[in-house]
Amino acid sequence: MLNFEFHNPTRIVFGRDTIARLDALLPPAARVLVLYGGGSVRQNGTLAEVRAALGGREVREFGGIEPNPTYETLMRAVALVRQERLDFLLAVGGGSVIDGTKFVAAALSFTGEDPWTILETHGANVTGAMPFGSVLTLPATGSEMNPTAVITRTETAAKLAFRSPYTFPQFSILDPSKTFTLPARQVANGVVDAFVHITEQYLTFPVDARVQDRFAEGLLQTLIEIGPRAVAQPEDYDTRANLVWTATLALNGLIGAGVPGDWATHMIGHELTARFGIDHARTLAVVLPALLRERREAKRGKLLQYAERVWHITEGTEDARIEAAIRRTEAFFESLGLPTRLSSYAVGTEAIDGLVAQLETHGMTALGEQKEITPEVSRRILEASLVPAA
Ligand SMILES: NC(=O)c1ccc[n+]([C@@H]2O[C@H](COP(=O)([O-])OP(=O)(O)OC[C@H]3O[C@@H](n4cnc5c(N)ncnc54)[C@H](O)[C@@H]3O)[C@@H](O)[C@H]2O)c1
Repeated sequence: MLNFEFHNPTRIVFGRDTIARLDALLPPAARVLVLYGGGSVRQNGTLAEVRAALGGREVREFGGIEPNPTYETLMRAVALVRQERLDFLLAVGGGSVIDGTKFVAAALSFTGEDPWTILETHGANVTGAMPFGSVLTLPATGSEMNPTAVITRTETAAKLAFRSPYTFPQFSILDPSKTFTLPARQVANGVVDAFVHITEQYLTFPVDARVQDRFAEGLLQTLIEIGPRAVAQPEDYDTRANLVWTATLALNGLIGAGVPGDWATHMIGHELTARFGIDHARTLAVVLPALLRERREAKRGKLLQYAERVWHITEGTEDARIEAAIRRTEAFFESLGLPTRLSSYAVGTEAIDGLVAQLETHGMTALGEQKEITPEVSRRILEASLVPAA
C-alpha cells in the first residue's frame, strides 16, 4: 500500500426530510448566498424548502450556474457576495452548482491578481475560502464530499480542475427524494460518472491494498445492480438512496487513499466537453473503453482482477478475459443509454489534432498512474474511440 494521509471534514446529513436541518447547520447570524442552476430546484420545490429552513437569516440568491459552470458566471456571484457583504455560501444542486460554489468560495479569499490562476495552478495558490455547505440534488460527482471543482472558461474553451484543503463543504445534505425529478438521462449519466470515478482509482496497478480494492469492487457491483432500476423507477427511494451514497463514496477520498490514481479518462473527457459540449459522463463512457484497451499491458493485473471479481469472468485466456470485461463495461454503459464511441456525437478524425493540442496547452502531457499517457498515446485513445464496436 502507498503512504497516505486521509482527512475528510465534510459532515453528511443523509435521508428524507433532512433539509430542515439547515437551520441547525448554519451559524445563526449567517448572511447567506444560495447558489443554484437552471431552475430545476425552483420548479421541484427544493429551493422553497431551503428558504423555509434558513429561518430569519439574511438571504440572497444567485441562479443560472450552468452545467459545466463557467468562470464568467461565477465571477458575477463573487461580486454579489462582496456587494451584499455575505459570509456563507449554500449550493443547491448537482456537481456543477457545488463545483461553482467552491470556486466562488476560493475566489472570495484570493489575494492574487487573477482568480483564473486558481485553475491554472490547480488550486496550489488557494490560501483560504468562504465557508459553504451543499444540498445535493444529483448523485454523480462526489463534489458534495470532496474538495475538487471543475470550471470552464468560455472564451478559451478551457475546462480545468482545482482542489484545495480549504474547499471541502462544511456539510452536505443528501436527501435521495430530491433526486426524483431528475430526467432519466441525468440519472444514467450519474451512474456512469460514479462508475468511472471508481475505475480511475481501481484499474491501475496492484499495491496490495485489499480493503480499497474490495470497497471499490463493492461500489462497482452496486452500480451494476441498481443502475438500471435507478433510471427506470425514479421514485424508488431505496434504490436512489443506494445510488446517492455510492456516488458520494466513489469520490470522497476513501477508496483513493493508499492506491495509485489514473484520471486520464477524466482529463481527456474534459477536452471533449470543452470543445463539443458533450455531457461529462458521456465523455467518460467514450474514453474509458478505448483507454483500457490501449493500456491493457500496464493495467493487466487489475484488469484481470476486475474481470473476475466484478464481472465473474473466469474462462478463457488472460487476453480474452480482459477483452470480455471491457465489453461488459461497454454493454453496461450502452444499456443505460450512453454511447461508447465518439462517432455517435458526429465527431470525426478531423477533431483529433485540436483535442491533442488542447491537452498539450493544458499541460496534460504525462497522464495516468504511470505518467505514460503522452499526447501521442492520448491521440491513439481518441482515434480508437472513433472506431465502431466490432
Ligand atoms: N467535483 C468533482 O469531484 C467532480 C467530479 C466529476 C465531475 N465534476 C463536474 O461536475 C459537473 C457535472 O455535474 P453533474 O453531473 O452533477 O450535473 P449538473 O450539476 O451539471 O446538472 C445536470 C443537469 O441536471 C439538472 N438537475 C440537477 N438536479 C436536478 C433535479 N433534482 N431534478 C431535475 N433536474 C436536475 C441541472 O439543472 C442540470 O441541467 C461537470 O462540470 C463535471 O466536470 C466534478
